[in-house]
Amino acid sequence: MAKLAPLIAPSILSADLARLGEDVERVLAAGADLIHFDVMDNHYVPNLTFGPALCEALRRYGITAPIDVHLMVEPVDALAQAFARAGASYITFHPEATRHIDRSLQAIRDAGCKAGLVFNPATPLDCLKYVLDKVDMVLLMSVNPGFGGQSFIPSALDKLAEARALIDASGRPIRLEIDGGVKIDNIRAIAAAGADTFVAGSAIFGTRDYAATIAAMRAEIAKAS
Ligand SMILES: O=C(CO)[C@@H](O)[C@H](O)COP(=O)(O)O
Ligand SMILES: [Fe+2]
Repeated sequence: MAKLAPLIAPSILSADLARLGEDVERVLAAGADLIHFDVMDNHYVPNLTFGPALCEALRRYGITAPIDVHLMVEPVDALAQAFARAGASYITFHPEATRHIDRSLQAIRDAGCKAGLVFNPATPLDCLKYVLDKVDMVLLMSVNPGFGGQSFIPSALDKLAEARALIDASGRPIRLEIDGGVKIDNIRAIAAAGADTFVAGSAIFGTRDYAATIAAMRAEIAKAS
């Protein structure tokens, strides 16, 4: 199966939270493809962010782009269902945060969303091979989860190649997303290692000209192929 078209997913963790609707509209107008929505519970990770009410508010505000909900919560299932009702498009969770990985994935898909698993930098991909028929996205963390603005952990490049091989062997259109420390100056190597979906928080929202930053990222990604 041919590699999927690259998608840029700005993380709203670094957006102007007091003007979130406007900032999300701006970044979409600047060329972003999906909105990465980081959900932290101060339990699975040592930080606290957004719940389903904010996702629903973005939909009510008029955001129609796909919303990519990254759950950093434990347990997973009830919140996943609440985000499905709130208008999420993708819902990904960390496998160690649920007792029944297969059941949690299936429940997200039954609720009409695309489902995915997220792997921390030092978490092996072991369980992935058993659920390749039930995932629409594999998200590799290239920082330890909990905060924006951290540096990319280089070992994520080898892990991307490992995940890419598993996905290609599955023959299914599974997205391979990378999250953490993605910048203009490393995105080419990240794309070459196999990623097709690129989360970037501080690298986009920390710049004045979102369109120029996203265009520069796309140009670097194109050089990788
Ligand atoms: O999930 C997380 C952090 O836990 C990420 O989505 C960050 O929000 C990415 O931020 P940058 O590293 O791109 O600034
Ligand atoms: Fe994230």
